[in-house]
Amino acid sequence: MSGSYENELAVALEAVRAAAEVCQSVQASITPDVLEKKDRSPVTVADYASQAVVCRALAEAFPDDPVIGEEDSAALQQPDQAPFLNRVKEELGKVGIDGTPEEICGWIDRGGQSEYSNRFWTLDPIDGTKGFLRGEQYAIALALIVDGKPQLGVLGCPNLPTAEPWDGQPGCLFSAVAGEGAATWSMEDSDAAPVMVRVSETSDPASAVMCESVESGHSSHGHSAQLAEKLNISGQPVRLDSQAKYAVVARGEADMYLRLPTRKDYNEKIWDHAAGVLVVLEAGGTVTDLAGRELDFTHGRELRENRGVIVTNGPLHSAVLETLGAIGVA
Ligand SMILES: Nc1ncnc2c1ncn2[C@@H]1O[C@H](COP(=O)(O)OS(=O)(=O)O)[C@@H](OP(=O)(O)O)[C@H]1O
Ligand SMILES: [Mg+2]
Repeated sequence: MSGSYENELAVALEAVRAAAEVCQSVQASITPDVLEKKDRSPVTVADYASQAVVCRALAEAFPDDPVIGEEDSAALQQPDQAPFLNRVKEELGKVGIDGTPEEICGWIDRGGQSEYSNRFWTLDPIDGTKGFLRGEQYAIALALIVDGKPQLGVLGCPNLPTAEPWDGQPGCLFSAVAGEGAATWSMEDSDAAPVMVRVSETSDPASAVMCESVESGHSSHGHSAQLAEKLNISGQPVRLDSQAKYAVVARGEADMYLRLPTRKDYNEKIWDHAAGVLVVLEAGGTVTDLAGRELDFTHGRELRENRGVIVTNGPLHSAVLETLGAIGVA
């Protein structure tokens, strides 16, 4: 594939693939026992290792680019956390990355940028933590933002079933470069050619497929049910974790993804959206906040000038915004 950001795309895809491998290895070690005890350590090992993998690759290829990532190594550096850091080291070793504890913390902290700059990456090393723990959907999300706009986005979705033409193991990636469309890649077969993706053409709201968070604390299920009733949507919402929701809208399996605020004091984080937004936009869809404004990635770690996120195939967008207004959500 040739085009702008060709090198960035190749580096991002390879880094996300390697991070996905680490996450899959850790996820395989999560036992029901761990879940019952509500032990967060498996997810945390994977979060740190995934961030280390991606930030290390970015540091090598683009040493001047800052990274706004979700994690930092402060907790890992506590003296009593040495065994834990060692687990991160072990997981990295499984994908051929050897580092001292200092090096590993250094890679993780490459993601410690918080201020806005003209060119930076943003990374969610495991988006959909709860889905990861349940053995369901999660994503590794990486985006490059230039002059406030996502220019490149990669989503790794290790548990998302592939659509045609691959029908092997679940697991696919999505990529988008501004102005060049969006594509999906097989996770299992890194030599397989990418396939362009496109949003649906659904224009009748009544037949729309809606998707939303599994967690009712992340998006109001009550408000989406009210919207569905007003629009005569009879199908049940598809609930899945992480930016896999952006991916299913981008490939036309769902027609909308709604993120309706549950609290006044929560600002969305840029790493939860930047990559997914570009994948949907480049697949022909529309993304705004509840007021119909574009998402504003110029305020550091948070989308503090936006409220809610509304993602549609395009034709349905105005009906969704108007109806949310009519029921007092927008
Ligand atoms: N109150 C509130 N409102 C909105 N969003 C919130 C809230 N609290 C957390 N988060 C962020 O939601 C991210 C996970 O999003 P999802 O809803 O797609 O996944 S999940 O179904 O909850 O697993 C999750 O990302 P991860 O921490 O990477 O999983 C959080 O950044
Ligand atoms: Mg997240």
